[in-house]
Amino acid sequence: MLTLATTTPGEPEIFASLQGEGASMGRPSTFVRLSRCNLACHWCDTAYTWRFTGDNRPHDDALDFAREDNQVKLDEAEVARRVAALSPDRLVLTGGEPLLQGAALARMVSALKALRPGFHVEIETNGSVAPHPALDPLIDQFNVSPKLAHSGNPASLALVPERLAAYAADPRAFFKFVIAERSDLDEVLGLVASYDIVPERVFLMPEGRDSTTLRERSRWLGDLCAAHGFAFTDRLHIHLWGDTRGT
Ligand SMILES: C[S@@+](CC[C@H](N)C(=O)[O-])C[C@H]1O[C@@H](n2cnc3c(N)ncnc32)[C@H](O)[C@@H]1O
Ligand SMILES: Nc1nc2[nH]cc(C(=O)O)c2c(=O)[nH]1
Ligand code: SF4
Ligand SMILES: [Mg+2]
Repeated sequence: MLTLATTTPGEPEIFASLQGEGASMGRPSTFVRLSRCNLACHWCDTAYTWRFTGDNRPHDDALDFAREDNQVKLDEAEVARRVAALSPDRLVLTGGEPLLQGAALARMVSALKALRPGFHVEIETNGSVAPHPALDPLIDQFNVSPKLAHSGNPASLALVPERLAAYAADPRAFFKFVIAERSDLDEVLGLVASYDIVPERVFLMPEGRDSTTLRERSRWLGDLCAAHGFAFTDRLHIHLWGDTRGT
């Protein structure tokens, strides 16, 4: 059984869209959003997957449901059927932290690949949780987003050395750092050096949940990317559809 986030009460957050971030930005993809997280980022845009008190989304009060309504359990085979029924041939597993449900995800992805062979599967992860051994070989791309100090998480929870080292050595992994201020770059440079991360696999992404903030931060972030040989990624879905569930 998988526990998914919801778009409206009882409706699992499974939707077709465009990948809005990172190396696959712009590609038609189906998203499956899992419930729960092991971290608690101050600026998390999907806190409804893990913070059930409804106190941190002033612009989205109407969607801050009671705890039971913010998650729904679905059988792995049913999730696979729903994904296979949508047109994209790419899947993005996200959350919350999807790797917390690794064993069930492995069953779901196996069922999906049996229904539609050749599906490309990406996973959005905060990089602090090891992929379940049955899931790992089924994943084509890891979008790893280690959390810097401004996320508000203790570094001891957010930055797990053996995990970061494993991703740094895995050619399937891209790193995507959320940047709010210019000085955040120092932490990125420290991690890239400590773990020997290939700069071409590093994306810097502005923190922001609205187009105005993203555009403003993109101006200086683009310059930093160019200066340091990192890739820049925007948040395409925010520009196209705003900070809305199911997009
Ligand atoms: C909601 S997270 C889910 C996957 C996983 N928990 C993680 O953090 O990577 C998906 C992506 O959105 C990013 N994100 C969340 N809130 C954001 C914000 N306010 N601004 C920019 N990126 C944000 C995360 O860093 C991550 O790259
Ligand atoms: N369109 C779109 N692209 C995304 N890329 C990563 C997302 C996420 O929330 O993990 C996301 C999302 O929520 N929507
Ligand atoms: S790790 Fe991801 S889902 Fe969890 S709080 Fe941070 S951004 Fe949100
Ligand atoms: Mg998102």
